[in-house]
Amino acid sequence: MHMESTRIPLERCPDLVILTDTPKGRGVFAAKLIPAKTVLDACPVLILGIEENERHIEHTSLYHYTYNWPIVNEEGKKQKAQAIIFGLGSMFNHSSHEQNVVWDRDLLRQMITYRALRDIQPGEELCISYGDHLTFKDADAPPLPRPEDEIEQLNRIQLD
Ligand SMILES: C[S@@+](CC[C@H](N)C(=O)[O-])C[C@H]1O[C@@H](n2cnc3c(N)ncnc32)[C@H](O)[C@@H]1O
Repeated sequence: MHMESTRIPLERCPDLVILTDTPKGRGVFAAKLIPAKTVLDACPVLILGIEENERHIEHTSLYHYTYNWPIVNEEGKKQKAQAIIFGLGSMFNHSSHEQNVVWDRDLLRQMITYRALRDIQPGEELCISYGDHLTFKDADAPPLPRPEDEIEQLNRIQLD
């Protein structure tokens, strides 16, 4: 029997570079102005087995490149698996405040497409949000106040 294959169009913005020595390791940066809504990359995905992930991948550096991926198991129960993203999706760093990239999962075709959330200026880093539970120290986080500054601030509070 002949199975009809699905054709998945690919698209990558050519105006991107990787910089290798940023405070976040390697990162993706704009080489030119990238207008809002530009498709940055369309990436195929490899969904990992839940047990495969727990027994193996979670104990490797590859785990820090995985995304959550919702699946429905053989009993019809919804579960959270992990997926490896092939392409630039694995290279976008996290920013809490300067997120300028959004992504859409295509669960059926096992793809993720990344788009510019707004105009991105030349030289700007392209960042997604990893959510609230980071497994590393956020290089974008504002520095903690020095203890002497905290005391100075407390001294200035007026209690009426
Ligand atoms: C998906 S990788 C991104 C690419 C990575 N920078 C590299 O050089 O291969 C995720 C890793 O990048 C680093 N990273 C991403 N966002 C960061 C941030 N805001 N601050 C510090 N490190 C970050 C962390 O080491 C994290 O585990």
